[in-house]
Amino acid sequence: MGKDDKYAEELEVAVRAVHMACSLCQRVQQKLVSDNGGGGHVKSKDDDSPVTVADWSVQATVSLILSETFGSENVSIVAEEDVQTLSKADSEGLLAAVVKAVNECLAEAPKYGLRTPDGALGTSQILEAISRCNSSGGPTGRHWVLDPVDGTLGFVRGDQYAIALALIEDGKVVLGVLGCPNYPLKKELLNYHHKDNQTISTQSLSTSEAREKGCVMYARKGAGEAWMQPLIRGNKKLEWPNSARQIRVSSCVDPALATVCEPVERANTDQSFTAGVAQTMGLRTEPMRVHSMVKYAAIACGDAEIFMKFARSGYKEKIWDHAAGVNIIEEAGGVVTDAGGCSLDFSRGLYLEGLDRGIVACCGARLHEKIIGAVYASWEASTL
Ligand SMILES: Nc1ncnc2c1ncn2[C@@H]1O[C@H](COP(=O)(O)OS(=O)(=O)O)[C@@H](OP(=O)(O)O)[C@H]1O
Ligand SMILES: [Mg+2]
Ligand SMILES: [Mg+2]
Ligand SMILES: [Mg+2]
Repeated sequence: MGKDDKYAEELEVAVRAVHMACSLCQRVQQKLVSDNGGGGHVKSKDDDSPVTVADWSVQATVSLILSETFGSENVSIVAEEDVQTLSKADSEGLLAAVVKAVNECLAEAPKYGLRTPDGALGTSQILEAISRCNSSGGPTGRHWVLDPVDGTLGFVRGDQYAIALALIEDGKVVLGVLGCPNYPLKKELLNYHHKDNQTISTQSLSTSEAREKGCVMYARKGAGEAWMQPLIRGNKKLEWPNSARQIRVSSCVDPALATVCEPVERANTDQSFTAGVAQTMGLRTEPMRVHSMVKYAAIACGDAEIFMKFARSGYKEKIWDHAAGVNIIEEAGGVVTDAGGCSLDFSRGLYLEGLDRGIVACCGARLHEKIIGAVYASWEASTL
């Protein structure tokens, strides 16, 4: 394999696995939304954040595919979920739902050019696949980084969420893949509040808008390109790489015209601080509030210009919430740093250790510099 083919096999498998995960999530989300709560299959974690059948099922599926392809002894995976809640005595129904979702998903593997396991997998194999994703990453070697469902709250609300898979080698993100099953045709439909206020429900969308939503974005470090594939529907097979189209960040340099996105939940970011930054910069558009790493996707493909997240002090950002998105934005021509202008450090284990205050992602260096300046000014003012 030549230099340009580096990680070609890893990327191909990762993209296929994420397509499968998107299909799994779509099935589970449909059931959840139509059941109005999903028959108790939404659980709360210790920090009160939700976790669902989809989170565990995607983690198991991706873990199984990577192990099958590269050999489980060669695969190190850092991922969000563990089996604690699933293994509790009262979780039988939940566990059965996970086993069913994983087997249904794996049965579709040939459609994605991957192998189906011989026979259905049992509970213990699936629990084992989930628990195997217990690596803590670090500065050396290869580590896959997986957020099986990012924005689980958005997922449960029937809104935006993402499946995020990245590969880190010697502390650097070398591959990023983001599945965004509800990514809309029109960028206006990304906004959570837009949906709230103007009651754009799936039913009110035209058929083509509903049918054509969803994509997988991916990039490889140093390639200087990022790509987007539509999700596959019906019995079509995944074409590779012909159906992909190249994506590029917005060329906007004027803050007055820029759209900024941020988390939906006030608990996850300081929305008043970012409103101050936006005002300092002369931003005129309302912030677009979107669940999950779909925010990174929106910057990468030019649907928004800026993403800011300033979590409360003491909160440590996890690598799986950012790795894939950062890689895709950078290869699509954008810039991602902390509030001090330094690159994010994926080499120090589960967390983005040393992160200066918050995250600032932007479509280009000139606009990014202006934001960092505005953050600096607003920070000084807010701590006076
Ligand atoms: N307190 C707090 N502060 C900051 N960040 C937190 C916090 N709690 C959770 N998280 C992480 O945020 C992930 C979801 O981020 P979002 O940008 O999608 O947030 S939001 O739902 O739009 O508000 C979410 O990822 P998932 O758990 O994969 O959904 C969390 O990792
Ligand atoms: Mg997450
Ligand atoms: Mg998650
Ligand atoms: Mg979570």
